[in-house]
Parts: sequence; structure tokens; C-alpha cells
Amino acid sequence: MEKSSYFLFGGTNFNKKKFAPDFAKFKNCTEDDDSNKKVNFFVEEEDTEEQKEKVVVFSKKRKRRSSNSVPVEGFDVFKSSKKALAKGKAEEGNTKNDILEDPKKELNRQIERDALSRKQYNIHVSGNNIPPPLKSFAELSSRYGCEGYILGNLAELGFKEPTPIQRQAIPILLSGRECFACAPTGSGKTVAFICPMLIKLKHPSTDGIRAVILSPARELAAQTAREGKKLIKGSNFHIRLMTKPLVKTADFSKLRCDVLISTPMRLKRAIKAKKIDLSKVEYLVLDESDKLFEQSLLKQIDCVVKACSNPSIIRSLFSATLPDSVEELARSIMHDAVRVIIGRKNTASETVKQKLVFAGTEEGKLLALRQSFAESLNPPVLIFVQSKERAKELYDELKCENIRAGVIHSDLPPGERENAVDQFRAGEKWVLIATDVIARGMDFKGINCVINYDFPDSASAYIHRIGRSGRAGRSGEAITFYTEQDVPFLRNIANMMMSSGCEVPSWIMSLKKKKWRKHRPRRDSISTQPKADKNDKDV
Ligand SMILES: Nc1ncnc2c1ncn2[C@@H]1O[C@H](COP(=O)(O)OP(=O)(O)OP(=O)(O)O)[C@@H](O)[C@H]1O
Repeated sequence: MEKSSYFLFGGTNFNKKKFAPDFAKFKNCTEDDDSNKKVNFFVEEEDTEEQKEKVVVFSKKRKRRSSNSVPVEGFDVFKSSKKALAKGKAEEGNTKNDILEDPKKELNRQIERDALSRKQYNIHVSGNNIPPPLKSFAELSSRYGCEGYILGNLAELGFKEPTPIQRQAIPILLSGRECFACAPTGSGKTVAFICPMLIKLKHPSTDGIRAVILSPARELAAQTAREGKKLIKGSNFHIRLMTKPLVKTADFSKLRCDVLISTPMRLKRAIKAKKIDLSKVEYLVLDESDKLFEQSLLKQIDCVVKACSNPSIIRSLFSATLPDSVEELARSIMHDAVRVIIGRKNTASETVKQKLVFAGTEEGKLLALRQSFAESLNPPVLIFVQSKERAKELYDELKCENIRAGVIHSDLPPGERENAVDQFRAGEKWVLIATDVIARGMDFKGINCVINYDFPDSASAYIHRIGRSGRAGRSGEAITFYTEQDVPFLRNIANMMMSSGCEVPSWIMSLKKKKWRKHRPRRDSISTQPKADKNDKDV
């Protein structure tokens, strides 16, 4: 009791001495530093018609993975099998001699080599005539005539080898095919859709918007725009982020814009106000597509997809989670689309060490949080809660303490949201309390720990939340607090933990599995104020 009240009222300190190396990394963490870290990691690794009328909305028996996979230092999806690689190389040597002898034989060999390469990178595809996966970024130039500046920019970012999703999705999109892709959080999907778009667009043009990327949240749209701009350095391409002022004041007929990145709501506003012409759009990417297909965004997506009326448009869907329902919708409106899955569909990142912590009650959660901070606060730490009210409450509890906390939720004005993200990125805030507004897509460098203070409301929320850690092959940690109210869904999380190689107590595995429904129970407010005081205040 004494111990808990110490944690409850004692406040928390980040032990800078104890965590000096981490702290230094965190403090000095710049994007460039990070890409260098990435390099090391990757180097270490071996190498319509129907649509016009439709409201455009666009199976799984999992094999348990053996748990003897190589730990962290890399996703399974980044892993390569040396044997397979050697075999592939030997065969490649033999084949060169045979090419002229028998074209049919060569075709079969090519198919075999592609299959081998896909196996090596855990790439699963379905569809007809799927182009071979990339062997290297250099192939972009030999096979597809990619301009030197793109390769230069990839190299400058420290991207030496394509990630598995990049190996397969880039050639698919470059061959003019539509595609829906599911690859783990932090596995490089952004480059996988921006890079082929730039190669296909070839040259900047003054002829209006030619590519659109939709993201479900402003922060993610801004991040994608920033990443895109890194890839167009040295060219005259214009990538624009749809901001509120742009919607209000810009004259899109005069504005140079090759690629437009927006949330569905902002783009819909511009379309409805007849401010923007999307009839020349050649590429449409729906990032975090399953989120975009949620009921609340469907009308906006429908409006955008209809406005992109170019009959030869290439559409693609990317996400780390792809429910069967979204796949079905996608199939029904896309043409001859290729399906690419890296690893297994809808699974949590294998580079994140996941833990479940029973906190008993809401008060218990706060105690557990303070206790874990007091014992070892290893920033940056991202804490997810289920609502903006709870984000504010938790922030109020932690702000006076010594842990430099920030908060982000949808009630904050855009500037403050931006600030919260920037300060966290810059290491000025050690802890960021957030709702699910930033659960998807956000690429914070080197988050050490994600804490699900409130149990996630769905399997996909769990996957995306914990996927803010353990990105690009780095290791990370995720702690999920649960109370009695969450026990019915415990088994669901436990299953995901098991299938990504984490240990789960056997009693949890013997619980009944319950079908997820949005799980957002009413929770007691977050406060350490003694109940008597609170009542006094209420009176
Ligand atoms: N080929 C590469 N080599 C090394 N690092 C890469 C490569 N491609 C992308 N990255 C880095 O990997 C990180 C994750 O990339 P990205 O944000 O695109 O992941 P994602 O798959 O879209 O994740 P999420 O599902 O969470 O949106 C980024 O920091 C990015 O810079």
C-alpha cells in the first residue's frame, strides 16, 4: 500500500543516468540519423464501367509460425534465406546459357525463380501475369527506365535494398496493374506506392493533378507529403498537401500540382465546391484503405473515386490490415487487380515484444503506469487511450510530473496537433498521450514502447497501435493494460500475440474467443483524486 501510494503521489522521473545511451539516441534522433540506422539493418540482412454507377466502397486459415524465427533485428518479412538465395543465383547462372536454346524452358525457369524469390521474402501474390519481384533498386532503372534522381534520393535516404512490399508492389504498379497490398506496419509501404507513381508520371506537367493519395488522418497525409518530397528532390515535380487554406483559397487551375495528398474530407470539400478537377488523375492510392472504407468515410471516398473519372486510372490499396470485406469490395471495383500479402494478413509486427498487464481497475492502470515509469521510463513512449476525454484526463494527471508529456486528440486545433507531433518527434516530449487519430501510419522514429492504456477496440486497432513501435526492422515493446471489463476480448489479443511469436499465459489461451465488436466500455474517469474530494467538488 505504501509502495503504491509512493508511485501514486511521488511523481516520476526519467532516470537520465541509468538510460544515458538511450536518452542520447532519443535526444539526438534526427531523420537522417535514423535512416543511417536503417541502412545498417538492411545491409545486415542478406540480401470503369461498373465503377461509374457503384457507390464506391470498395480468408484465412493461418498457419502457426514456428517460434524459432530469428529474433528482432529484423522482421520476418525482411528475412532472406541464404539457401534460397544461393540456389536462385546458381540457377540464374545456368539459365543464361539456355536462354537462346529454348524460350519455353526459359519462361518456366523465370517462373521458378520468381517463386523462389517470393518465398525468400515471404511474398504471397494472387492474380494473372504478375511481374517478378525486384532484385534491387538498381533494377528500377534497367527494367523501368527510372530517372537517376529517384535512385539518388533512395540512396540518400539510406535505402539500400527494397523491402519485400517494395520488391513486389513497385513492379506491379509499374506494369500498369491495379493492386491491393497488405504488409506489416513499418515495412515501407509509403515508398512502395510513391516510387512507381513518380516513375510512371515521368516528367512534371502543368496539365493539372495527375496523382492523388488519400490518407485517413491529417498527420499521416502531412507525413506522406514529406516523404514524397524527399523522393522528388532534384526534379521539378510538385507534391502538395491539401491544407485548409489551400481548400479555401487556392486556384487549382493555376496551381502546379502533380501529386496531391489529402484526407478524404478536405478533398471532398474541394470537389463539392468545384474547385478542383480530378479528371486527369492517372494514379489513385488509398493508404490505410481499410480505415478509408469504414462507414464514416465511405461517402467521401465515393465522391473522390467518382471525381477521378479517367478511365485508365490505376488504383491501389495499401494497409497493414485488410479485412476480407474490404478485399471483396476492392475486387468488385478494381480491374484485374493483383493481391500482394507480405507474411500473413492482419498480424501484429513480429519485432514488437508484446505484454499483457492486469491492472484491475482504472485506478490500478494509473498506478501501473506510474510504477512502470518510475522503474524504467525509456522514451519515446506512446500511450493510447480510447477517447479524447480520456486523453485530456490522463494528460492532466501526468503534465505536472517530471516526464514531459504531450497530448494529441481530435479536439485540438490543427496547429496544436502538429505541435504535439513535432515536439514528440524532436524528443522534446518523452511521452505522447494519444487517441487512435495517430494510431495508423505515423512513422515516429524509434518509439521504444507503446502502452495501450485503454484496451484497443478492435484487432486492427491493436495491430496499428503497436505498429508505431518496432518499425523498419527495429525492436520495440508494447504493453496492454486490461481490467475485468476487457477480459472477454483478451483471448483475441492473445491470439495475435501468439501468432507474432510472443508468449501468453496458458489460462488466457483457454479463455473463449469472442467476436470483436467495437469495444469501448464506459470507464471510470482517470484520476488519482481521492473519491471523497471528488464528491466534495461535485457538490
Ligand atoms: N527500402 C528501405 N530501406 C530502409 N528503410 C526503409 C525502406 N523503405 C522505407 N523505409 C523506412 O521504413 C520506415 C517505415 O516506412 P513506412 O512508414 O512507409 O511504413 P508502412 O509500411 O507504411 O507502415 P504503416 O503500416 O504503419 O503505415 C520509414 O522510416 C521509412 O523511411
